[in-house]
Amino acid sequence: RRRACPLVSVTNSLYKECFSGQVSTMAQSIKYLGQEEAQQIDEELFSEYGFSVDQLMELAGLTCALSVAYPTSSLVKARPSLLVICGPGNNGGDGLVCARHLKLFGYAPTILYPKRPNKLLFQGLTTQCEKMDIPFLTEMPEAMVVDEAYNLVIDAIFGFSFKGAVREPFGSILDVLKKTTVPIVSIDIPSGWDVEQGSTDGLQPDMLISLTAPKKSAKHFCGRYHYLGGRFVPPAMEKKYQLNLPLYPNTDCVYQLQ
Ligand SMILES: NC(=O)C1=CN([C@@H]2O[C@H](COP(=O)(O)OP(=O)(O)OC[C@H]3O[C@@H](n4cnc5c(N)ncnc54)[C@H](O)[C@@H]3O)[C@@H](O)[C@H]2O)[C@@H](O)CC1
Ligand SMILES: [K+]
Repeated sequence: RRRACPLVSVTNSLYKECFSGQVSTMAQSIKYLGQEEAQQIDEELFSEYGFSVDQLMELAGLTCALSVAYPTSSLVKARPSLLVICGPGNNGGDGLVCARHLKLFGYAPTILYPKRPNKLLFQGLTTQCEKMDIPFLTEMPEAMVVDEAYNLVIDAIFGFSFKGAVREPFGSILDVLKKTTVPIVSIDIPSGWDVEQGSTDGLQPDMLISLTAPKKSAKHFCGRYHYLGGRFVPPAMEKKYQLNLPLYPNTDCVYQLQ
């Protein structure tokens, strides 16, 4: 049985106390995006609104780090070790940014990044992590080793562009993850899940961090913590797509949906 995420207990209860009414009313009206709509919004943010990929990736990755970064004293292992697994697209880029911020927050992330795109953006993000002395694994450890070595795993393998049967090496990596018992934190979508339909035999993360707006598959998420991040959506875009995003408290960049 998967253990509960050890990082979030303190802040979670605070959030619940402060915003419980707001969460339940706002959460009902939030739009859950289909795959095409998520990709369309993504494209429009770049083409019409003038954002760059690295800009939004930085904000997305920071959101993810904020979602998991709670007092290190609540970690179950003495060393605040985390395993961040990065995939070949922008979801993987979010993972690299997240790892860098977590290191700055005092955690000890290790990265597995088996398929690296030949693009300056990802090479830069990789260099930044290397220069911060974040170790990179050369292969996926066995499930037992993961459980022994890390407090939790951050799943930044696939996001909203995932389609079809999982190709290697990610099939084997996901098979190992299904056998681990440490909590899994999934960025945007639990990897391997159909973006709209979810999955009955896939990963069961303890925490899901939806970026911009939840995707349809998030309705099937049954872990304990669901956060919304990516507080960068211009109001005109929110209106056009009728996203009905909740009001983030004050200057917070993370909103707890569940
Ligand atoms: N608009 C937004 O909301 C933002 C999205 N960002 C992130 O970008 C993600 C989407 O990024 P991308 O469009 O690059 O796509 P993904 O990161 O979801 O994945 C695309 C990559 O996965 C591979 N792939 C797809 N299906 C596969 C399969 N069955 N087996 C093996 N490999 C497969 C593709 O070849 C491609 O290399 C989002 O989920 C989010 O994490 C953020 O970086 C920035 C802001
Ligand atoms: K993911």
